[in-house]
Amino acid sequence: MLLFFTNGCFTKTILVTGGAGFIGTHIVVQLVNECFKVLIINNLNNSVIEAVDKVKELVVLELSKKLQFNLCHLGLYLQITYNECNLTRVELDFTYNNWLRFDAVIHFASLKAVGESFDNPRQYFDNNLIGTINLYEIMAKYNCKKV
Ligand SMILES: O=c1ccn([C@@H]2O[C@H](COP(=O)(O)OP(=O)(O)O[C@H]3O[C@H](CO)[C@H](O)[C@H](O)[C@H]3O)[C@@H](O)[C@H]2O)c(=O)[nH]1
Repeated sequence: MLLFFTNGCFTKTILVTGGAGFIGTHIVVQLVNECFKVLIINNLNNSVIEAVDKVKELVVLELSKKLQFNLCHLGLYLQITYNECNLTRVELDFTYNNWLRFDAVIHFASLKAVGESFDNPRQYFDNNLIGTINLYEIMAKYNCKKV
């Protein structure tokens, strides 16, 4: 751990998918307060951007600058919206902003309502299975092996 510690802070970046959700926000508070940079990607399905604003209020003010939110659909139609850019899954390239490089991933972005999954299995397949495969492909592209 000491290897990553400079100027009193960890220099590692953690990508938290679904970081605006109930579990994700709690984890993000902990990570930011422990000095990690945190990149959230979330499609705001059943969650709101205000949850991320609340996280920023809850963490140490100086450290809140280490948190970044990106609207992103990981599923079949992977799409990331950032500074008014819309990039399709094929074009997705985290390198357009070096800040978006990440060292490890915590993956919470999934649909999990049992009844809904029976009613619309294709949606669950697209979001949860394809979304996870897409995530692994992004990780492979950036040589990130920790999930
Ligand atoms: O393809 C997807 C699917 C989901 N998500 C996101 O992943 C997160 C998943 O979060 P959690 O598993 O922690 O669950 P939720 O926050 O969605 O919901 C939970 O917390 C809520 C309270 O905030 C309710 O109690 C709800 O019943 C309970 O499941 C959500 O932000 C959702 O928007 C994505 O980004 N991409």
